Amino acid sequence: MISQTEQFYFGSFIDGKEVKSEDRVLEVLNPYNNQLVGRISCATKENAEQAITAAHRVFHESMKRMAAHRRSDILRRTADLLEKRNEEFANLLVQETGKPIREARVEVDRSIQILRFASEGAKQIHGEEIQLDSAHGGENHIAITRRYPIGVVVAITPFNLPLSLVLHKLAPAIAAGNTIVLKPAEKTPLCSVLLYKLFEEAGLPKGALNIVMGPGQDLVEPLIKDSRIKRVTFTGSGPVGWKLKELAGRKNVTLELGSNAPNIVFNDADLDTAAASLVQGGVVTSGQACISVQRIYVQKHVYPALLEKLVQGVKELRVGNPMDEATDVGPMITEAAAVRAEEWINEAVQNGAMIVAGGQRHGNLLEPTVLTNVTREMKVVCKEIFAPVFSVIPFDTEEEVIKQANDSDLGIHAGIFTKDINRAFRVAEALEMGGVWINEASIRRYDHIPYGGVKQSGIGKEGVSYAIEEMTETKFIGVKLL
Ligand SMILES: NC(=O)c1ccc[n+]([C@@H]2O[C@H](COP(=O)([O-])OP(=O)(O)OC[C@H]3O[C@@H](n4cnc5c(N)ncnc54)[C@H](O)[C@@H]3O)[C@@H](O)[C@H]2O)c1
Ligand SMILES: O=C[C@H](O)CS(=O)(=O)O
Repeated sequence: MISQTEQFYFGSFIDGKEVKSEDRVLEVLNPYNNQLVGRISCATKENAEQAITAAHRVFHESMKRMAAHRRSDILRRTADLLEKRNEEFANLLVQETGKPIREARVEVDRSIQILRFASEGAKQIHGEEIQLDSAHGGENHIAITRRYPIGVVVAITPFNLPLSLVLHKLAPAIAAGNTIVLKPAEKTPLCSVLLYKLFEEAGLPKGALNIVMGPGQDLVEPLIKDSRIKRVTFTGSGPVGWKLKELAGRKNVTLELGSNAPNIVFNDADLDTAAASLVQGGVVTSGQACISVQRIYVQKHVYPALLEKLVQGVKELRVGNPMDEATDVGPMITEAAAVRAEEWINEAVQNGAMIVAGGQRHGNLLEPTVLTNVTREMKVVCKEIFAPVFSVIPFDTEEEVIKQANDSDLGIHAGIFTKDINRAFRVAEALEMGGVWINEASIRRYDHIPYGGVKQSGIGKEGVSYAIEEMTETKFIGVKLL
């Protein structure tokens, strides 16, 4: 049990050994009070290459032949260990990210579920029988497909959910029988190390999981270009993700990027349900989630009533110390991130937007903010704000709101609030999104659903079984009966 935050000083983990040097050490600060949570020693390019070498060797020596029941056991044991130490992980999540403790517990619980889904998934990797006599001349042949692990997976992850989003990559990779080099976010890298230790205790072979620490830009060349890497799976911002895809050449790439989620409230919606769901959906992780509620389109008849409920809901939120059980909204990750969001709000106001709730910043803490009178060109609408900021926009018709919601080059999740199931399905089909919720806000995600963006928001799907599929490859095996 780790109780003293000062003892967190971690290096990289390569081939089962911790590698540290004093050449470049970064501090991990608590975003709420700027206190030191821990330090990391940054990996060199050579370390990254060593990590790939280890992952490549261990894949060929053991992982690719490890039986499904063993991979499944390792994942289940890791889930059990995490469950036993859930509060310790939740506390560290609060310290690294600034998210409220209740939210941190949810992230730990989701992480346990991800491991359990992967443990089950490891036993469900299968191909199919192909009916060869569907083709002329295929009589007297039998064919099957089988799925095989791909090899070394490089995973690069963001700061906002440093446990569950890391596990969305590690757990499916291990379930499939692959080996991994993980580069966690340098602002929130500590949970990854505690997790590494759980995998080790659960029996994962040394070198099957390697961690390289430090800013991604310093390690990008060895982590992306090496021909031994079979998939790069990245979660983070759009510009970085698309640049990595260019560098990755012919390698398979999964990109889970950002968005500016639209949520649509029709006249017949249950307004209390909608308002509660939207408020919560815009402030989780201080709005620093890729599917945070950002654009709220409200049909004109209910616009005043819904706006009032939103403002009321936002004003009731408790903003402050994330370790306080009553806190709903903690700080943003850095003061610079909060200042950037504040600048976007100010720019919108200068161009005619109105602040109807919040709007003030206190260091890293940005009050949840509701804006009206916004236009489509304002950054708060057309770009990913990644902060607890809502833009509320009136609309007349279904046709008009579909156009407005699709007027973006981003699209992961959307929410629709209506009691008319026919309309709900019509709109869900018309929205250019990776996923659509009906009577839930865009923020909702369960960890086994197919999850990923369209347009500039990404490529590929996560959600445990979908990620397992992307981390295996199909081989055809045919037989001519003699
Ligand atoms: N779609 C999703 O599932 C999802 C989930 C969480 C976050 N996100 C997105 O992530 C972004 C916020 O996270 P962030 O600030 O940590 O993102 P980021 O892109 O700055 O960093 C993500 C990771 O990439 C690394 N990195 C940064 N620059 C790099 C470079 N030039 N080359 C290689 N690696 C580099 C970082 O070290 C970090 O590990 C938001 O846009 C958010 O929407 C998306
Ligand atoms: O930041 C985006 C995340 O993918 C949201 S979630 O926590 O995984 O639902």
